[in-house]
Amino acid sequence: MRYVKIVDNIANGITRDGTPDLGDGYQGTNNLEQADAILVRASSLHEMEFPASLRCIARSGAGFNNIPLERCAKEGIVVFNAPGANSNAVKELVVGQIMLNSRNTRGGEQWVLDHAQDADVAKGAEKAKKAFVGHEAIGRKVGVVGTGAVGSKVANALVALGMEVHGYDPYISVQHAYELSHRVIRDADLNEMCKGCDYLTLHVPSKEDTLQMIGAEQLNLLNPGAMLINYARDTIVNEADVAAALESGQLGLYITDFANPEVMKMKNVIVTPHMGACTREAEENCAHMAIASMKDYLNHGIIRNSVNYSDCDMGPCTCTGRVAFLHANVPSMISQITNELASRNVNIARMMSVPANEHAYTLVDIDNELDQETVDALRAIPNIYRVRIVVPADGLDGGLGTATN
Ligand SMILES: NC(=O)c1ccc[n+]([C@@H]2O[C@H](COP(=O)([O-])OP(=O)(O)OC[C@H]3O[C@@H](n4cnc5c(N)ncnc54)[C@H](O)[C@@H]3O)[C@@H](O)[C@H]2O)c1
Ligand SMILES: O=C(O)[C@H](O)COP(=O)(O)O
Repeated sequence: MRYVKIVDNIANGITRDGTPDLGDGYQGTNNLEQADAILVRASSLHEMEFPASLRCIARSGAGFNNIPLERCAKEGIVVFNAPGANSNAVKELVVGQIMLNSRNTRGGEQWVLDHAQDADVAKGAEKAKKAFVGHEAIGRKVGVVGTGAVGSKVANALVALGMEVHGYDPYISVQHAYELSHRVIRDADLNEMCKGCDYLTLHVPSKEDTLQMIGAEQLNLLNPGAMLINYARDTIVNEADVAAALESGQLGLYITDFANPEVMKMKNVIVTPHMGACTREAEENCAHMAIASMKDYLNHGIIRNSVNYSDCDMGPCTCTGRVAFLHANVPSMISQITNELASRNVNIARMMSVPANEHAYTLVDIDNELDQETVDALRAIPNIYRVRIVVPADGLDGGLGTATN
């Protein structure tokens, strides 16, 4: 049996308590010390001490700024996310917000609520509607910052609605470049794109180079009264600059999914409670994808959708054994591993080694069974974070397979 510590309500939409079905051979646990994996949604794991038993963390969602990726990598813990699994949910909400708030439907609804008891509300409404004249989005310029899973869908939808859509994403993947409509104008410079935008919508991850990437400089390039939409993360904008731009009228409206005390003090702000991915479909997609990546890794040593190691997929093992090495990306690691195996007459049938910046993952299929002495010798190689005996399946035998290094 493998144990999974489920940290959040992962999928409220599909089960009553938010606990997804983990399938045969897996069981939820409250005891972190025995967990092979953690399944998490938005809770921060930055302060959590991870037990030696922990082999992976699966984030049921796109963003991963709640997980200490580098610390995990060095502790031999692979972190997965669920790329794209909630992107349609965010797209639908963002497009809806842009359209409805170009028409100030909120102000109109509030007027009706305020006059709900008036007998002549119908007549009054005909007069009042003059105060709620909006504008159409068609033909207006929108800048999309980050054209990955969410941003590309938002951009394509806004193109279909007749807007002039620009995208800024210097690191766009080949897949998302293919998915992006040819009618999206790709700008190489963020500030160039911001010039003359009536709308700016943010879809980048929170990381070092995106922290506060939208501030006074960018906001001042937008058309006066523009709308800023943030369904990415609050860290991406300079909130003091956003507040000032709202005060001056340079920004007409800030729509954000991230409530915090600073945002709540702003004028002309609409705040939703981090609900971009809150649809039954998105929760289910994310849970399935996160659980599938977690099980592929625990069962077969396959890495797919990791955010701290690179993909490594040799399919299920068809040899006598499979050993996974999580190690630093420094010279002579592979030769030390292969020499150690060769010196003990272990034949390597297949192997694959993939770097991920300062770390690397090496998967080796072998034709012999390993003895404890060999495993100990492999674990003693400097700069190895963890050696996993994937086949025979680790965590199941409690012997050679135990994950401690
Ligand atoms: N509000 C919500 O509920 C919700 C839901 C999903 C995602 N998100 C947030 O949105 C982010 C994006 O989600 P996604 O699924 O589209 O992720 P993604 O990885 O598919 O897309 C992110 C894109 O940003 C680009 N990018 C990275 N650094 C950049 C930079 N400095 N400048 C410009 N572009 C840059 C990448 O190349 C990539 O194409 C997530 O990381 C998460 O923080 C929020
Ligand atoms: O990064 C994400 O996927 C979104 O912000 C959604 O987060 P959630 O799973 O906590 O709703």
